[in-house]
Amino acid sequence: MPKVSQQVSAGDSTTPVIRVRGLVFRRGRKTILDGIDLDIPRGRIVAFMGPSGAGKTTVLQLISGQLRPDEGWIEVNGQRISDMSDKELYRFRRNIGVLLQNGALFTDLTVFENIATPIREHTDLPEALIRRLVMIKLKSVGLGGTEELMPHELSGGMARRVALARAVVLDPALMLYDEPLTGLDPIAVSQVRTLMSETNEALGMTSLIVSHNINEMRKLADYVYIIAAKRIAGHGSPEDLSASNDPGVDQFINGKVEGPIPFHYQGTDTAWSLLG
Ligand SMILES: Nc1ncnc2c1ncn2[C@@H]1O[C@H](COP(=O)(O)OP(=O)(O)OP(=O)(O)O)[C@@H](O)[C@H]1O
Repeated sequence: MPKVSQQVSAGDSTTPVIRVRGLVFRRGRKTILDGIDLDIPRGRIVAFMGPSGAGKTTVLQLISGQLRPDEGWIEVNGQRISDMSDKELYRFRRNIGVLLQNGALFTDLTVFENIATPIREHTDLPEALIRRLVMIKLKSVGLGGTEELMPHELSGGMARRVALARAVVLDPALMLYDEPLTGLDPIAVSQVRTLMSETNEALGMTSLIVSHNINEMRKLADYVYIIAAKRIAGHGSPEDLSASNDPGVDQFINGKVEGPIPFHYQGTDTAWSLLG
């Protein structure tokens, strides 16, 4: 595997909050991930990039315990999530915030009720406290005063910010984003990206982001893993990856059609051998 930087390895400075070793995941007879190792230190913003269908979302689903590995193991905060019972997993997931591409707000609930839903689901807090928590989070995403609006009354960028407030309302230790900037206009992209960064810092979270947006990840991510052909094709800081001579990394970072990373997923094995 071409490791791009020895200097800013995601495992250097602190004990990793997420450790993954030898992760293999199959769907039926198709191998989706074939030997993934990760070390992600607490507090970082780490992006997973790579071609469509390469398995980026699958990695997030495995780390959050929605899927179970066929081989290898995953540790989050020293806990082996691959060995947890369903009950333990449910408790574990309370500490994970998730923001998906479409934000997926409940269309028949107000902004307030959308953000309050995870609190009601996971706690027995009194109504007055729920109200306070929701208003604090709504304000933190710059949308104080919108609590009685319905989702259809929000712009795309506002809806994404409400979804972010909902995702972090229980102060998760780990935040997972799947294409959080897709479909937004440039101003909303910038607002949501800034909020993601500020929230990570303010709540002391670790954030994992699946994204195709290389320019935004250069601004946001501390570290990038490129997943291609079922494995990690390269990793490093955005700067190191941009300067890399590795053909697979160069192809992806600079959006070249020709190169060792296959355009068609099915051709992966041959292409991977070219990546070394
Ligand atoms: N529920 C599912 N059932 C069967 N196959 C699936 C399912 N979800 C994903 N896959 C397959 O697993 C592989 C990896 O999918 P995944 O969504 O992780 O890729 P990705 O890198 O996130 O892609 P994209 O960038 O297009 O979102 C793909 O070949 C996909 O077709």
